[in-house]
Amino acid sequence: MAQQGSHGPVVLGVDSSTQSTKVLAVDAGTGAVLARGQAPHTVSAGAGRETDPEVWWRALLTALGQLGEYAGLAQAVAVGGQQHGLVVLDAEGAALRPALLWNDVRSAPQAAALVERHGAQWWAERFGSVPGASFTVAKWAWLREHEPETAAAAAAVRLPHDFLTERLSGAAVTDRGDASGTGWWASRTEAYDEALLAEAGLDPALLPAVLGAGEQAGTVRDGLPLRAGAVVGAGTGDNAAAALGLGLTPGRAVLSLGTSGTVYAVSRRRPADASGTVAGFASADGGWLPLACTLNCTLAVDKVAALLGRDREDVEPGGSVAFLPFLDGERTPNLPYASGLLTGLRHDTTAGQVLQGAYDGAVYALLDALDQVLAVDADASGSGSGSEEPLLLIGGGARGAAWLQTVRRLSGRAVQVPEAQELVALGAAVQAASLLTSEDPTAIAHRWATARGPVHPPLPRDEATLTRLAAALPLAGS
Ligand SMILES: Nc1ncnc2c1ncn2[C@@H]1O[C@H](COP(=O)(O)OP(=O)(O)O)[C@@H](O)[C@H]1O
Ligand SMILES: O=C(CO)[C@@H](O)[C@H](O)COP(=O)(O)O
Repeated sequence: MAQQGSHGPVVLGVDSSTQSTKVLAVDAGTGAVLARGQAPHTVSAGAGRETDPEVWWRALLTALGQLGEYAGLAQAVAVGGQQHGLVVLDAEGAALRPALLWNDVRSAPQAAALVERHGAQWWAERFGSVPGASFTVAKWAWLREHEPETAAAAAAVRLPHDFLTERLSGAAVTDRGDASGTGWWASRTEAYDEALLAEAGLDPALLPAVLGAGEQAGTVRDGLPLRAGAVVGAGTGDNAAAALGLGLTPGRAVLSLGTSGTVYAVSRRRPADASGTVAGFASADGGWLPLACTLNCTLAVDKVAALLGRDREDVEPGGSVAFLPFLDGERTPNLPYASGLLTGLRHDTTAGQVLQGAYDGAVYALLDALDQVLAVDADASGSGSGSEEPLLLIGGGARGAAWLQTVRRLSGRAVQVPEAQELVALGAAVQAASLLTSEDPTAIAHRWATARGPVHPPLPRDEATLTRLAAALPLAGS
């Protein structure tokens, strides 16, 4: 719905994440959001997590349809999308099967085999990350093993955001940010690793070209509800897009609460964590994005609230439970076969305390990884880890009081909640604006004041809860 007139050129930012597509029409001069659209996705339940890429495309068209005149006015557009995943297409660009998503843990055995073959250190030094079940390389191995006919028929292999960028522009391209989540783009050389691809049985000709920061994918093709010829950016992964949208600088960490929980910062130094906790992604502005990700965040807590018959804000303090809500298996820590674990129940435990326990367990591993994420750049600069900077809290969960209080209580840090709600879409809009004006994306984000929002002061860290969770963790994978 349109909100006000524009003063600068209009740009569009798209966030095609796990649960929905969101689109913002933004005034490139001021950063004012002129209109927004949103349409839901469907994700399969049961053993795997899949979405038909046509669902993303239809959701994008629906969301664009909600922008009124701004869809046709926009001079540039870029797409931020859920990371990893595997999209296999035929020669006409139609999906051969539903996309395998980042939170589908069926590819855990293939990931383990890849790590076993080369060793975690080899992966970290060469690719910046030790691949888990989320990484595209593991999903491709799963597909070859379980559906060899589909793998053999693939004429193109894409990531979710590439699929949409190609539908908009006709260009078979990706960007280094999202490419770094495949497991076949070597962060050491900033190129596809031909030897690894040969080993994986994947023809490099099936992959999109990797664009550098500031490169344009192409222009909007004819026949879409957008201005034909408008600039299309390279796009990027959703976390890299949010970093761009916040104008993130080293030493500042972000905690994102969505389907996934993520904690990340930008770094001038290339990450290479052989423990596998920190993924060594590339950022969308030419730097790096050390990041830790969990599979169980807002959806897991909402599920627990539903099971308890409580509103998601109906939490109560106290009690003695430790709850690890690993309903989908878990990625951080790497326990793909785990399920939820609840310990410490007593006669006087209340439902509100159990729900609070689910929040605590969902945030625990992310906060545990925070120092490791910040240390990547601190090592490079020789400066401190930036722990004095308030933690930026974003994603759908950042709108919830219980999430905010949980993060404050378990981190012991000041927490800033940006007023802007759609940082991924805003980041994509920043990329689009930067292509139009040739201005540095960080400068645009700072001019738009995207991180502006209240800073909540630190609370004393709840060490008792952290200790209970640490004690419960070894039981979760057994
Ligand atoms: N007001 C709110 N309070 C707490 N949580 C919320 C609120 N609004 C939305 N959410 C949570 O946000 C989640 C969606 O977040 P989002 O970042 O859009 O997800 P994704 O990017 O993975 O699609 C939902 O699962 C829901 O639990
Ligand atoms: O896999 C990762 C990060 O490595 C996830 O963060 C996905 O990118 C999905 O993001 P959301 O849909 O939860 O925003």
